[in-house]
Amino acid sequence: MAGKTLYDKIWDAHLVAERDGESVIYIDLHLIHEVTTPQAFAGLRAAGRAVRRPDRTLAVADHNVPTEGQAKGVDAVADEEARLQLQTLARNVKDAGIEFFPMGDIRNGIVHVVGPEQGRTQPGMTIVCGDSHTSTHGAFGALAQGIGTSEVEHVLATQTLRQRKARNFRVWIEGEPPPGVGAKDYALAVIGAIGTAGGTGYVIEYAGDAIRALSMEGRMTLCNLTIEAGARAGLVAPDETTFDYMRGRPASPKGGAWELALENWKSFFSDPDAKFDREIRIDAAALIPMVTWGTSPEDVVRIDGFVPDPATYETADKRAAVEKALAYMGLTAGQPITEARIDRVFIGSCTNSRIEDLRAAAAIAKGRKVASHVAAMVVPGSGLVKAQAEAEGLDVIFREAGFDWREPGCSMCLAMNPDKLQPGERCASTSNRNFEGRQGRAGRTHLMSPAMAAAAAIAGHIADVRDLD
Ligand SMILES: CC(C)[C@H](C(=O)O)[C@@H](O)C(=O)O
Ligand code: SF4
Repeated sequence: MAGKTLYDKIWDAHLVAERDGESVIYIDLHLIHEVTTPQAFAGLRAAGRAVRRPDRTLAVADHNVPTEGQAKGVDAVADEEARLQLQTLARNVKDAGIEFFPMGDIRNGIVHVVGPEQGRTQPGMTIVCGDSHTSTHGAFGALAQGIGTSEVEHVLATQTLRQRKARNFRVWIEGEPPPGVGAKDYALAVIGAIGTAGGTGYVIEYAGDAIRALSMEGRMTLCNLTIEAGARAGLVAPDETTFDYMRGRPASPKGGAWELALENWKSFFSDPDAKFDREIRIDAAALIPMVTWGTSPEDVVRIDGFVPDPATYETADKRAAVEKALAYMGLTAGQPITEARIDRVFIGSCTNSRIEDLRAAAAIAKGRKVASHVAAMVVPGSGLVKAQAEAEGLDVIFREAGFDWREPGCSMCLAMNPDKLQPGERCASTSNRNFEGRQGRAGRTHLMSPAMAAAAAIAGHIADVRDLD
């Protein structure tokens, strides 16, 4: 019998029932936030059901929260819909006895930053959240999937999820990356290579020495963006880097339980003879920093590259799509991407708001100044990341350089709170989506790494971080 992949192993360990190809799997951890849960709780209540495992559920407030004045509390949130969602979540979790880090609590932050930080996210687990970027948690070798609101209700009620098993896809990333290249560039390179539908129907496991060399923060960035390649989840097998990160977290196993957990976690890897349905290889040594030029995460270009010319595409559909994207983005075919002058910079989001991301951006910002026409902001992923950054003096570096230093939340990753682009504004952003209107109506988003976003802030246009003097 052929060996098993990491995905197969986690799947098999959680399989409750199977019929006609459809399965029921047990869910170890259910993360919830204010946007995708009100209807689910209302549905439960209407059906007279209780939350099955409040102890395996954790709630945060992240999408709607303002990134200034959080100490004033939820009742002071200006937007009525946001305020109502935040108040509803607080009531629902209280009624159900679910642990909740409300806005202003130092442990609160973006759900995909908080789960790992608290040690709630653990290797070998099944994790769900009514949020597409749940794939982030795959960095720990957990099967972590985004689910819809009706599935949120199903998980709240039963602690299980119904689904069909996906296929196995392995992405090898090998070689020594050049300076300035990291996890965000790997992710953009993968999406650029396979497209936003390239991962459809698959769970992607990342393997290779360049993956082994990544920190947990880097692995989270990569798994976070896996959803933008269309895959159901991303995975990295746990190793010493993972275990080091887990050690001593509030919810990590302690004492004898730690040894037992370690032994279990170490069994989660793909067997050498496991069969993958698809595999690709990326040479990390051949990469340079990557940015997006268009309105899809697959619209990727090397920083020494040019805005594409619609005429060079094969199909009429594609030519029309590229023309539309260029018009929306206010770019001209054939111009160097570094000519794009920016108005705003956003360093944050569940892709890149962890301590290592902030350190990378601060290393570039240090002793330099944000260009006078640029408004730049740094939004830590959680209160604990913010506190850590402040303990390291990163806030001072950012402020002295002219960045705004904010309180945690999803912020300008999506236009669901006061942090938004104005129509026509161009933003260098460390987030994960560049769709039309994503950061505000008619706003223009270029995705890139924290170091590259900081470099753009200083240069005032999209810039190669390696060229800064
Ligand atoms: C609001 C939420 C449902 C949404 C998601 O699922 O991804 C958001 O987090 C996003 O990034 O667009
Ligand atoms: S930071 Fe952005 S991508 Fe992440 S959960 Fe929030 S809105 Fe979604």
